[in-house]
Amino acid sequence: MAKTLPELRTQIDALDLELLALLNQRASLAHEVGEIKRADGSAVFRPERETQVISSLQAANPGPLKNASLAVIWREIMSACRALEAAQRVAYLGPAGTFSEQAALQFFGASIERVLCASIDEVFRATAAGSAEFGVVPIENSSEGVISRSLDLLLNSPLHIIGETSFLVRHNLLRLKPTLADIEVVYAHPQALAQCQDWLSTHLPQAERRAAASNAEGARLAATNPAWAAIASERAASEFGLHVASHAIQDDAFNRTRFAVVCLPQTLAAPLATGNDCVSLIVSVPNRPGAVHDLLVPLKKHGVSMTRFESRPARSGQWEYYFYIDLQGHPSQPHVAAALKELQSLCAFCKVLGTYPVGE
Ligand SMILES: O=C(O)C(=O)C[C@]1(C(=O)O)C=C[C@@H](O)C=C1
Repeated sequence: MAKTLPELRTQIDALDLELLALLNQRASLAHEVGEIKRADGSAVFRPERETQVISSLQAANPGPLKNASLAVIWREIMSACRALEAAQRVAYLGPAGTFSEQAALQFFGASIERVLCASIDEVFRATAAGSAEFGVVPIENSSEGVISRSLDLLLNSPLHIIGETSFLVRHNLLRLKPTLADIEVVYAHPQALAQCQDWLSTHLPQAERRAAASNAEGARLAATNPAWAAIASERAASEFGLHVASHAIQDDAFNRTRFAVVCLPQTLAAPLATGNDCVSLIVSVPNRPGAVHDLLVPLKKHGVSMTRFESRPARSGQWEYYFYIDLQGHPSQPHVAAALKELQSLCAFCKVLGTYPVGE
């Protein structure tokens, strides 16, 4: 005979108590790991270990829990365990409710100390100065291209990339009223205004578009005037007490933004290989015919895939460029090491930005 609701809930309560005991046992072990790390001065956060923990559990998962749910649950379990070892301060573009915050929480879990910054420049500064151990910055958007400020700052920064994370970005029109009537101004970060320009032209052709330092800052402003609206996340709507007057207004339904996680090399050295890794580089080549083509030869020769190739002006006034390249693999693999060595010998400039596990 099928169990009754009270019977099922009694069983769930009993299992929750077992889970609680097990989670606390796990937390105690992590605490002991933390003591060892404190004694030998090594880093608390080990992204490759966390990736390995989640992949092993996913491989062993009999269901019905989905692998994606399992990843979310263990991200939070490890975040809480990590916080018992030592608080991890993470800097990102604030205020609360930004997509950068969503990225930081998706990557590190919620048990972090949040260091909210007023600009991407400040995220780099806070992380380089040690006010935060890690920084999270947007790198590229699938509909608008690269976030040039982040790429330019990576060029001269002492920080390196130790991880990445991405998600589908859904923009919403937020305001104090639930309708689209009588909107005079729409605030948003310039990237968000660009990602919603068709929708704005169709639905709010009269409204003035004003740039805000972040979407959440735009939402904060929209909460001060009923004739103002903002483009931001649903998180920002609840943060600032706004209605979602229109959902998912981005022009591209698959609008995805990718974020890099950066830190000083002394905070965390390059993560060890996980089997699904990436190397990010900035290179420039001598200004002569075929130089860019020559760059690709060592990659082809050693069978290394390039997953990204972007250019940024070198600002020398000479039509010279920096190329931002992502390679598949880890420098501990001989074919990747050989390709990197040959590539470096061809470049006028080469900076390895980081080696890290490929993110979500
Ligand atoms: O294995 C470790 O090094 C731990 O500190 C434990 C643990 C975990 O909770 O599993 C926590 C933090 C690290 O980032 C990796 C894993």
